[in-house]
Amino acid sequence: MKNIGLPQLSQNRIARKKELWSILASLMFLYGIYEKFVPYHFHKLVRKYIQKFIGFMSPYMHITFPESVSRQCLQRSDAYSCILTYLSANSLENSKRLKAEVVANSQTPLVLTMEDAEEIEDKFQGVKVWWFSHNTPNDSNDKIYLTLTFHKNYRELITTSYIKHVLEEGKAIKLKNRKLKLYTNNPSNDWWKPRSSKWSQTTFEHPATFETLAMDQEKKEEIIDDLIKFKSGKDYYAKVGKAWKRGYLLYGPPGTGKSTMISAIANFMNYNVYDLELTTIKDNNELKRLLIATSSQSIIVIEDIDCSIDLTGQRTKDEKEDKDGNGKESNVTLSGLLNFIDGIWSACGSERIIIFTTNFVDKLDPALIRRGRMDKHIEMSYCSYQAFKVLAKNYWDNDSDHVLFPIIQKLLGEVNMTPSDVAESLMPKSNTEDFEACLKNLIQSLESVKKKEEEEAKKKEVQLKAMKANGKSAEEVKDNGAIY
Ligand SMILES: Nc1ncnc2c1ncn2[C@@H]1O[C@H](COP(=O)(O)OP(=O)(O)OP(=O)(O)O)[C@@H](O)[C@H]1O
Ligand SMILES: [Mg+2]
Repeated sequence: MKNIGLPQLSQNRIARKKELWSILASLMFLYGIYEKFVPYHFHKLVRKYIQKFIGFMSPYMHITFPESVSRQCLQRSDAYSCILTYLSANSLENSKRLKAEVVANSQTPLVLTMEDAEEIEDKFQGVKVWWFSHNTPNDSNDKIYLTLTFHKNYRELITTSYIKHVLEEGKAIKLKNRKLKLYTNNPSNDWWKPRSSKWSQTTFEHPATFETLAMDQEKKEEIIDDLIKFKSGKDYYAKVGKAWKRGYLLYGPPGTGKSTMISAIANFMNYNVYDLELTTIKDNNELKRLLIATSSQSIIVIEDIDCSIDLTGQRTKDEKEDKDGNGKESNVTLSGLLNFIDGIWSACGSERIIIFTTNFVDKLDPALIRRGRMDKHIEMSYCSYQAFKVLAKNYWDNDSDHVLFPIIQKLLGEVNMTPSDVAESLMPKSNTEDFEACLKNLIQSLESVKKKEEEEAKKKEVQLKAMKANGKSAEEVKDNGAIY
């Protein structure tokens, strides 16, 4: 049997190809005429209607995210960088063309992101979406955009849930990767100098964590729970109509770990720290400006609050100038500070923790530390046996009990020693000193403190007895005893 099918088929194909080429040639000819004879301003209009037509016919929708916030502003938009971070972390496996970016203040300085004109596929609750990075050459600003494409049927899911998910996850990744910063306020005279700002910054690299913080486990867990609740409390704070911030008052003798606790909180929350030196601030207005210049997700710290401000809030400026002689003292008032905490000025930025530290909690004005302003009062006290065990783990990696531990436990119950002093004894002073030698050092210093305290108590008793014998009243004896 003769096979005439194949040659016939290829002849048909050639004929169709010829047809196609002639259509293409005609189209190009027409396009040439269109380009030459149709005025340029009509081109834009035609393009717009073609796009409209395609949009009408296509089952897909597009949402565009520009890279920069506005035409004038070169700063990258938050949404754009959150999306890019999200895509870099989640959907780059299938991408063949990547762009390397050096990101300042990130723990991973070299970040791989999607290259221009690259498409990335992502999936959300089983729905496929596509991200496309491109710039628009027709735009005079040559702006870069990210376009999200998805099927019209999933409009609700994508515009409400997916975009929120991408932005939140991108933000969380950025936060996790960022290097923390420590800010200190500049004197206001320097604020207006060129390239100067209200806050100086440096990288915050304190290694303290809650794990290494020596304090009772129960108390530690209570603080951690409080912080976790605060961090996830955005909706709750909005619901009850409160600014999203929390105040902590850390009080206790020197060397009990107040500053260490601040570092542990910063590392735990991944928040920047603003160390506010009140004595360099001239007045409430400056305080307000400094606060406005702080960013969200940060801790604002005022150390030794009792030494930083006139807490009576009663003295007038003149009285103060007379007393200080030069009138250069800070005029930040108690009410200024109260406004600062209450959030009148801080309403523009949320998610902040305010921490005050003091050695003398009794000296503070009750208005300053009432609940609602300083929501949580945390006492940092002398070293307990539990706290000692944390320090033993920090300094010697020691998890197990030691024969000398019961002696130390007993002495710590009798003597007040700060974690800072205990830590000093536990630190080896030479290469030959081992754990046991350090424990013996600690016992020795605990015993010598105990001896000193006993001697002082005895001395006091003798003096009181002598006063009583000299006919002093019980009140006078008590008063004199208190001097000691
Ligand atoms: N609770 C603690 N846990 C771990 N280390 C501590 C603790 N308390 C003190 N230290 C150690 O002692 C040093 C001094 O502690 P820190 O500066 O935190 O004390 P402070 O309470 O802020 O003192 P001050 O009231 O004088 O400012 C720290 O560098 C740390 O090594
Ligand atoms: Mg301190």
